[in-house]
Amino acid sequence: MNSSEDRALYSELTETVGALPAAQQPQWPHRDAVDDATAQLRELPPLVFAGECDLLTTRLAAVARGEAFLLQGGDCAETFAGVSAENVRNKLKTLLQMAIVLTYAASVPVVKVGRLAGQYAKPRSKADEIRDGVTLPAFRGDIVNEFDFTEQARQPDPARMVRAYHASAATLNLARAFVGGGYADLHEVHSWNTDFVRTSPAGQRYERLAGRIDQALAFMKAIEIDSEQLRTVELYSSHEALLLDYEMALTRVDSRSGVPYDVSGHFLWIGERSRQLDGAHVEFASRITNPIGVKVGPTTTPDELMALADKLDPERRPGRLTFVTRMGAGTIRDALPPLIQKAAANGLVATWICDPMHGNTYEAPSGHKTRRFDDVVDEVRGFFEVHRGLGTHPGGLHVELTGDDVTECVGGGDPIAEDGLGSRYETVCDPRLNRTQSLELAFLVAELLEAAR
Ligand SMILES: O=C[C@H](O)[C@H](O)COP(=O)(O)O
Ligand SMILES: C=C(OP(=O)(O)O)C(=O)O
Repeated sequence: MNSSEDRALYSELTETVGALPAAQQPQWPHRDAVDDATAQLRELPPLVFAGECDLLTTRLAAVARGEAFLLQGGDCAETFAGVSAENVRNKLKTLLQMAIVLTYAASVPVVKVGRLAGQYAKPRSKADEIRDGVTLPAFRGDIVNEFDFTEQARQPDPARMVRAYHASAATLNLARAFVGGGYADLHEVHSWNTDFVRTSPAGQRYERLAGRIDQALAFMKAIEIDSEQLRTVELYSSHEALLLDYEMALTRVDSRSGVPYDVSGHFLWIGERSRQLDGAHVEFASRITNPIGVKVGPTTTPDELMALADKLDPERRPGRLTFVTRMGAGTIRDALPPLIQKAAANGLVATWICDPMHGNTYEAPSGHKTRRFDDVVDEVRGFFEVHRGLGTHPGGLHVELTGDDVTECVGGGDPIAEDGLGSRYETVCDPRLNRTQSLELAFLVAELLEAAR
């Protein structure tokens, strides 16, 4: 039974947030089924603890001050079928490899946040999908409907929200077990570099770096420093707070402080398509205490940015607000400076991180949605150039990636050609970097960070 505070909070949220226009919500067929699913969710335990969210806020404050770097990555859309040990391990491996490259090569602490354990809802450009003259509702993520192109599969089903909760719980449990049980131990640095990655140019470069870490660890052992901190890492979960029925049902009053947290994940972000100032998503995010991200696309005006900051972080709490810029490689050098300048002129210390994926999507002649690795790299370079020019801190990277050997983005050191995209194109929404491409990107960012120091 949830507490009277939680019941009062839920009523308040449904009355206030629920009364506002909410972009990108499914057309649920029956309200009763939604009420049934949300009633179940409201009885289920939190997936994360408020104290962990607060710790992440302090880590993000360090990022904003230029004392740490944020690495946020994972699937575009997690799937229920993808909740397996292999999948979670491979994604974790990718994040750990990238983080160690950034930490070692650029000597900067890395805050690790997975697009993991909750990334099940997707905003879409079009409400419907048409194939061979047949029109069906678009796939909006496993939390809403199924990917298969049949009428039954594409019907939104509120009971999937409860499945998404359990899938998130299983994923987070396993990720916590890996991290706490020794998988993330720095002494395992070679064992993360296995399978197809090891023989790639990035994998070989990584192997050399891992060799240097071995030497450093051997030296530390020789002088009898063997810190427990080397045996684990802090890993946080994040997803887009898109499906409000789900997020509101998982918002609870923290018994210690009496304030509300969305306990579906540590870090929640508002997407480019749902960040309307007078909309339900911004209102919802303004009422929770978690650290919050907002996607910022090329059409964002400086005034809009400040209005978002005033609404989402009126107290200017360090680490509370992260701007995730996603401008496009050709646009970032022009579109980002006025936003940073406006924030600086108003004394706003925010965390700025770069999503080099969502502004660079195009359709290949084969019909696959893809991204050029070179565009991804160029947007990241532009992000660093802009911050260097303005004397601000390029705080982090937000990427769609997988631990698997997929062929979804073109280019990279082991190049994938447009006509090879079909061989292992496995995403159910947007194209992700594979592990080799992710590692390559990490080396590039490490060089940029080093140069920026
Ligand atoms: O991941 C982001 C969005 O869901 C995605 O870019 C929208 O894709 P669409 O244009 O195919 O709907
Ligand atoms: C939908 C996403 O991005 P954006 O809102 O920036 O388009 C996403 O990150 O999954």
